[in-house]
Amino acid sequence: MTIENLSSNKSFGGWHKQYQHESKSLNCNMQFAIYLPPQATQSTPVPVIYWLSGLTCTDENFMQKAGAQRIAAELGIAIVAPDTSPRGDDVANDDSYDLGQGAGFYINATQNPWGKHYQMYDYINDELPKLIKETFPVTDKWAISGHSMGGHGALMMALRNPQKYSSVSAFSPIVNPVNCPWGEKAFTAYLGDDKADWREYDSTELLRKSSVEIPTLIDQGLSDNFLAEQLKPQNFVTLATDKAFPLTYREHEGYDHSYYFISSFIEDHLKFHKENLK
Ligand SMILES: N[C@@H](CCC(=O)N[C@@H](CS)C(=O)NCC(=O)O)C(=O)O
Repeated sequence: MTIENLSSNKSFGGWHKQYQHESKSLNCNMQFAIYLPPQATQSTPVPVIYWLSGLTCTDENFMQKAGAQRIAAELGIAIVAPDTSPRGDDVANDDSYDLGQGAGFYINATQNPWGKHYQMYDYINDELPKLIKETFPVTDKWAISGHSMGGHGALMMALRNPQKYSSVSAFSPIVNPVNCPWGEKAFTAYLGDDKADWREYDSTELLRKSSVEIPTLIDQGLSDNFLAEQLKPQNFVTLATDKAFPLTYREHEGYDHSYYFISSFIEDHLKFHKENLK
């Protein structure tokens, strides 16, 4: 598989790099970014955190706005930031910001016209980690984190694959997509009308029937415009409490949905993952 380096920037002694490659699962060219801390050499591979971004994002939002490089360099952790959907002129799209390109929801679409390219679950869970492992000095220890739609993606991926991820964290996640307008719109388009199919990608529903214990951290801003209608963290938190699931849930007065919030607490998330990646 060929991958092309698009940019390289030295940062805190390590490197931020962007790459383009041809994705088999998505049937198009994809771009991703990786931060390699200074500790990462062929003889000393480092653990890796996958970061899944939210609606409208590319690989760039997190790397440019979260301010994660300093602490990743200190902790010796690589961070991979994929794009949020397949891309390209021949890839199905929609005029709205919450469907189509920029809004892949990390699921495998079954419906036309989406199924041909929108296979983000396979891309994130399988194809991209294989490529990362073949190309960069990373270990088999993975954690996963994300924001909003990406928080949904991170929790859902970890609950479906507890053997792969040593920990999961999320900022302002959509915890129950089958019960909110963003999720209902995307899942109807990508998966069709059968709600049994939707539940396979819903973190709250997955937690309900799960007996796994995966260390989980969720941060939520209380001035987040999307909190009541779209995010509904209590649906997940109540269930986690009932099941004694290892969740730390924190609410933060005054913080909104933006990267100003994420950059305020990203250090805690990286340290939380570092502890569990040991
Ligand atoms: N564009 C939408 C919201 C989109 C949005 O807030 N996206 C979040 C993730 S859900 C984000 O990270 N945006 C990119 C950024 O802040 O850099 C709106 O105005 O209602």
